[in-house]
Order: sequence, then C-alpha cells, then structure tokens
Amino acid sequence: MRIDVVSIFPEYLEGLRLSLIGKAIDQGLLELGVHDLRAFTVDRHRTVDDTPYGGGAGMVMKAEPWALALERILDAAAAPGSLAPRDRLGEADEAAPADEAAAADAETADAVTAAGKPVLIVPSPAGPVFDQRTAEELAHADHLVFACGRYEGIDQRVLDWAQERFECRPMSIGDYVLNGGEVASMVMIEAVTRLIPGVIGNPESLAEESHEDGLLEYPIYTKPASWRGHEVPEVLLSGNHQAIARWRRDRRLERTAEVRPDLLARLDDLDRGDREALD
Ligand SMILES: COc1cccc(COC(=O)c2cn[nH]c2)c1
Repeated sequence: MRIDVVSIFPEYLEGLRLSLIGKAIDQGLLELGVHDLRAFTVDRHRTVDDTPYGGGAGMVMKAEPWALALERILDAAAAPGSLAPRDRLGEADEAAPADEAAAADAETADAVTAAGKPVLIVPSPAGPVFDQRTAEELAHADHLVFACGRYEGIDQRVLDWAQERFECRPMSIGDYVLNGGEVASMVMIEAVTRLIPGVIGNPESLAEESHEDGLLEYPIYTKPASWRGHEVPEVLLSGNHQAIARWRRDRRLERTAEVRPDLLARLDDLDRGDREALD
C-alpha cells in the first residue's frame, strides 16, 4: 500500500515513521509520502488560504495548490520513477531509498492503475464516522491519499474536481472539531495500516481486539498475581481454559453493556450463555 499525505504542517506526520509503521516502511510493506502543500503554491507569499465568498469568519484553503499537489501525487503513482525521490517537490521525505522507491513505485503504479482510482480521504467533521469496519475496508486499498484541511476547510471545488481522479471520502473520526486534519489522518493511518499483513508482529493479537467482533475487550492482568492488595481474578490462575474463556466473554459482554450499549444493540448472535451473563 502507498499512502500520501498533504499538509501545511508535514512535520506533524513524522510520528508515523516511528515504531511499527516505520518498520513496515523499512520492510517495504508500506510506502509513505508526505507533501508540504506550500510547495505547490504559485505566488511569492506561498498563499494557501483566502477569505470565504459569502462572508463569515475564518479563512478557506485555496483550490489551486491542492490541485497541483494531488496531480503530482497521481503522476508519481502512474509513472514510476518519474521523479527521483530527492527532487520530488513538496516531498518532505521519501520513505524508502531511491532504488527501492523506484522498484516499489513500479509495483505501486501497477497496483494503482490495475485497481482503479486512489482513495482521497479528507478528514472533516462533515463526514461519515470512521470505525473499525472502515479501517478494514481501507486496508485493502492500494493507494490512500490524505488531504489535511486547516482553517475553515478546503474550497469545495477541489473535491468536485477530484471526483473523476479519486474515490473521494470525507471522513470524520468523531463528533468534535480539530484545528486540522493531520491528527485525524494519523489516527486513520494507524488504524488501517496495522491491519495490513506483516505490519504488526502477531496477527493473533488482531483477532481478539475490541471492536473486532463488536464487543469491547476483557480486563487484562500480568505479574505479580498480588499487587498492592489487588489480586488477579482466581479463574485466570486456574489453568481451566474453558472457564477462562467463559469469564473473558462475560467480562466483555458486561463491559460493552455498561460502556457501549449501542454496540451491544448491533450484536445479533448472543447465545443463551451470553444472555445469562447480561441478566
Ligand atoms: C476539511 O477541513 C477541515 C477544517 C478544519 C478541521 C478539519 C479537521 O477535521 C476535523 O476537525 C475532524 C475530523 N473528524 N472529527 C473532526 C478539517
């Protein structure tokens, strides 16, 4: 998978190069391109915003720099090696060294052209809410492009213009307002990329996660068994795997019913034992 991010604060995204995602990049499982929107401005002051038509407070991000940045990303994906990484305008940093990037680009380019349009994700309060299902869906994409808005947002015509070149997806990460799309993009990139085979060490740990099957996670414990007067539940020390599995399932049901009854309502495959745990 290739991921490109466009932002006026490209350094914000550097956190993505740490830990697991950084390793996935080094292993060639993932390609990450971060682009500074200002590198695509066309005036001396590198202007990215202006006042809103129709009046109102705040500023709006101008369309042209976005179109130039998105076109550059499309060109790079469609013509591998078209731009040596070192001279890619607005590329804050190319994840892989030149030769690997070219090779990876070749692969990515085939994937992108074969699989159709890249997905353009625009973090915004005015989008459908991103959840684990969305993450699973996007984990299959070959090319994700994140447009990090700031100010009051991006000129609507960018999204209208982008329709034929991208699958455009405004996306909210929750009902609150941020100052820009960078943090939201990192949330989504982390949730999506950890699902790509090989990115996180043990795929087993993906299977038993909160939201994976609609229930929240059970409480977890590690040594010592007795800590400051707090004991680990006996059943977990019993070695009785069936009892442990039942206890864990019961805790997940209880916790979900207490913290997220809305999730429980979505579940339709509770068995009799589950219902007893909830009564
Ligand atoms: C597209 O224009 C803008 C403008 C301002 C902020 C943002 C960032 O997104 C959010 O604020 C958000 C995303 N999910 N929940 C909140 C985007």
